[in-house]
Amino acid sequence: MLIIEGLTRRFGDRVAVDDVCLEVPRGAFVGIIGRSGAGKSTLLRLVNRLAEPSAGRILWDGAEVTGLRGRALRDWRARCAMVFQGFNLSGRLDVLTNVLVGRLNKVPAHRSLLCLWSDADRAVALAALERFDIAELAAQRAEHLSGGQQQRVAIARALVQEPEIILADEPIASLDPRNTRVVMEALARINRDYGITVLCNLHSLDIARSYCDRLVGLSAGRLVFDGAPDALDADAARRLYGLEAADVMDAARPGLASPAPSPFLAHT
Ligand SMILES: Nc1ncnc2c1ncn2[C@@H]1O[C@H](COP(=O)(O)OP(=O)(O)OP(=O)(O)O)[C@@H](O)[C@H]1O
Repeated sequence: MLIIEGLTRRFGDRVAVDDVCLEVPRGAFVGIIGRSGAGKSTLLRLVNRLAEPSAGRILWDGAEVTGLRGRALRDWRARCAMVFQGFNLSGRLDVLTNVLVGRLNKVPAHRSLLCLWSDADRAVALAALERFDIAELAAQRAEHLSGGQQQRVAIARALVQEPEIILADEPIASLDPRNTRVVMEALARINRDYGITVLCNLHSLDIARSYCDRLVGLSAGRLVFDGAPDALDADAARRLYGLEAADVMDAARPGLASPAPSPFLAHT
């Protein structure tokens, strides 16, 4: 269980995340939604400890992760994988090596520095690529892949980390509709098949409603919605999106009467 208590992050006078409280049980697939600048990325970065809170606490399974240092912080980051909008792959390295980077915390430093990956590690990385139908790309340089393929490599890298939670920060922001579905399906499969908790920042309300079993809405850093996708009515959308609410709800309207089946819910 992830517990966030009174989490606040200020940048000078600006409050990016404002007294957010949240409880996320293991195995949930939570969409974080809200306008640009609402604080979604900062919230995920605080959980991973890429950003330090100005106030508040984060607990995972009862243990406080705010305040972890050194080895303990590295261990937490290994258990808490991030997937980024820009993929964060090493373009000049081949796909398999990029995935193996996710195993860094599992092997002694001297072996990883010398790229002495064991056959077992290679098998794990290849299996992860197979899982997302991109094993045939293993020997290609990452920079030669399409955006959708690169994001699947990044998700495979996160998976071989064997994390307990995946924080995906706008993972589909630069993808076309087909690749958007492929990448969201990949996250849904990780969630469903391994019970890994997923927190996913999303701009698209339609996508959030289709794939997430719970939505958390931020506005100016404050939590203004927390509930099932179906509970996000016009009033809640106005609190979240202000004047843009009509556009957002129009886009989502076909899904309002009968939401697209959640791949997570469909398999539980
Ligand atoms: N390092 C920083 N220094 C100063 N201000 C920051 C920093 N990071 C974020 N902010 C500010 O904090 C607020 C929240 O930013 P954040 O990136 O978390 O929002 P977001 O909801 O993820 O936006 P987007 O959807 O556009 O990515 C914004 O006003 C942003 O300008």
